[in-house]
Amino acid sequence: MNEIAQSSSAPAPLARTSPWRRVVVKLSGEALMGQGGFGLDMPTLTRIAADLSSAAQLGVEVAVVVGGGNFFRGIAGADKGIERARADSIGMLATVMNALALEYAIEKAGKSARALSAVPMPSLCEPFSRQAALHHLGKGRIVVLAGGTGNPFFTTDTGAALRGAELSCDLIMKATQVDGVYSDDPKRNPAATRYETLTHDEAIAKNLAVMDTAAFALARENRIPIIVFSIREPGAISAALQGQGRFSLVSP
Ligand SMILES: Nc1ncnc2c1ncn2[C@@H]1O[C@H](COP(=O)(O)OP(=O)(O)OP(=O)(O)O)[C@@H](O)[C@H]1O
Ligand SMILES: O=c1ccn([C@@H]2O[C@H](COP(=O)(O)O)[C@@H](O)[C@H]2O)c(=O)[nH]1
Repeated sequence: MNEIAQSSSAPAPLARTSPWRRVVVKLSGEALMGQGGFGLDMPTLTRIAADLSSAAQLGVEVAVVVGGGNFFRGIAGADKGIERARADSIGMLATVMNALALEYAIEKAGKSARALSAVPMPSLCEPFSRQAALHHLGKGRIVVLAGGTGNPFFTTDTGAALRGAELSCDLIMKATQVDGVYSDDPKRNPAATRYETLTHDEAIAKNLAVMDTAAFALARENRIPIIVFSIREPGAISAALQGQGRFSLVSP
């Protein structure tokens, strides 16, 4: 039983219809920009917020680590001549914008949510701490985690693996633009083939770049499985939580 389930102030848990108890969803920033190519697309944000809300209704505790690629990536800033550490600071701020928007959209969908930032900015949202995140999860709130790891030279994929381990999540859900892990980037190589299942070791050894190596390694070390699926399909998160829809499973 987890720390929260033992707490006397925790609400009675919903009857769980998913095998997973607590998950971390890595939501790509690009997933929030819809067809627009930049920033936030409100219908897309609303659809994803509704899906997260339905996922939590399955009785699963849901933490979301949100990316920033719809606004800014540090590596692109560095390519334009901004010092990498500074460019990554800008990237982390991009994830905070997404987290604030997502928190708002989830609450609008009728589910309680809290944004917590690894980069403290207390006038905008709570700073991240493990205790605060577990507290909110135990109250049945969706926790939206901003700022990745809070350090430059990392990504939000690694942030998701880190929070997954720290919050004792039993699954990492990589919600992205493609429907699984492929032998090569399917956007660049149409001949790439899709894996139904693979191990963390294979993903690392074959350099399968759907997530970065640090994220795969952290998940492997902590024996946390990862499912990779397309967030473009409505209801994809709830479906994947119930073992439905199309996804690749990365497991030890
Ligand atoms: N072997 C592979 N299998 C599947 N996808 C791959 C692979 N190699 C590279 N990719 C690419 O990785 C992308 C997944 O990364 P994603 O778009 O989620 O970016 P991110 O950096 O995590 O998020 P953000 O959009 O916030 O920057 C896919 O859209 C796909 O094009
Ligand atoms: O731990 C982290 C996480 C992210 N960043 C910076 O933010 C951007 C956006 O994150 P994505 O994972 O690319 O969506 C990233 O490119 C980094 O610049 C960071 O510095 N540290």
